[in-house]
Amino acid sequence: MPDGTLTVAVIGLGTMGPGIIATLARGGMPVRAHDLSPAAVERARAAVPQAAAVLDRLGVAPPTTGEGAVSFHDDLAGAVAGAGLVIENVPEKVEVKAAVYRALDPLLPAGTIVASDTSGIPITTLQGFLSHPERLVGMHWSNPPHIIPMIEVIAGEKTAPATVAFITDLVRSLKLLPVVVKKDVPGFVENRILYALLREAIDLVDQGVIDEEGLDTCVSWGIGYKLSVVGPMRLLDMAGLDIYQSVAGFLNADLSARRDVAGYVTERTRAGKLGIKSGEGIFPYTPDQIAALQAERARRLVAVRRILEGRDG
Ligand SMILES: NC(=O)C1=CN([C@@H]2O[C@H](COP(=O)(O)OP(=O)(O)OC[C@H]3O[C@@H](n4cnc5c(N)ncnc54)[C@H](O)[C@@H]3O)[C@@H](O)[C@H]2O)C=CC1
Ligand SMILES: Cc1ncc(C(=O)O)c(C(=O)O)c1O
Repeated sequence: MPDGTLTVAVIGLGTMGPGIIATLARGGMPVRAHDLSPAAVERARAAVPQAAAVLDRLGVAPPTTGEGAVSFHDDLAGAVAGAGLVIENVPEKVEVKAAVYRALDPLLPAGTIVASDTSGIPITTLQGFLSHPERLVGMHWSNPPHIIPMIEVIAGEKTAPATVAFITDLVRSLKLLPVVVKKDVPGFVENRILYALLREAIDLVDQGVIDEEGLDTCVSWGIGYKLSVVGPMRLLDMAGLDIYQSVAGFLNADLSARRDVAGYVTERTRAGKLGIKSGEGIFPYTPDQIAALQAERARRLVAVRRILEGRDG
């Protein structure tokens, strides 16, 4: 059972690392952070306190023992020394994660749990790279991880039930919402749903049915707004299953079923247009616009979460 004395190592400090570190430290845990890239470490040193400031606005208080200390380590061995939990947050490429697990394997103290924040690589695949696969579990946070309260917990074929319980207890101790995924399918649950939506969204823009601005307005103020209050299963009940039966009867066959990644995305990634991390993706961004977009996203998510939790409004 995790408690405030659990030390956590976070490996990979890109988009996800800093918010995860701030959340764990606010929960009272000492956090030891490591990234191969000195530039990523420097960005994380600035981003962790920014995420902590958002936790203040969310009203997340540390335990009576106080906030955990955050330390940065140049080497993997230094980062995992004394850790009871290692959270792996490196890029979504099997070969990159495999190299990290092979390097971690001889360094792990007996009993240390390893959690992967993979977006959808089956945990069973990753278990092949560790000599104690029973201690590896999926812990899939959502971006921005210090604000989105739901965390998927995924067992691979060899994950011990005690490992799943350790992570679900930890998530609950942070007053967040663990969702245990019952089968280790690619993409788990959240990203199977998100990527079904994204495939259709990209296809609609690519076909000229709607432009990018219109697509974002339609989804954010239509289904996005609604789904934050009523999940898909209850939404079906409120719309009427007979309506779904009729519409799905002609619509499902017309929806995008493409199996590859659309050229709309591939052409941009090949050109280095990766989104805010490279200054341009679907839209171009100046540094000021990136800062404003991130601040506005945090402001709105905090406001909505407080209302949905019944704390404001
Ligand atoms: N970006 C997102 O919205 C989300 C991403 N994820 C998942 O979380 C993981 C990390 O994603 P991001 O933070 O977006 O990636 P990122 O590319 O922003 O950051 C990854 C970091 O890992 C570092 N790294 C690479 N190899 C390393 C190694 N051998 N040792 C230590 N550090 C190393 C890189 O220097 C980089 O700073 C991925 O598996 C991703 O699929 C999960 C939820 C949301
Ligand atoms: C595009 C995209 N892909 C993966 C994820 C994830 O949850 O792993 C996210 C996210 O928002 O968290 C995402 O936006």
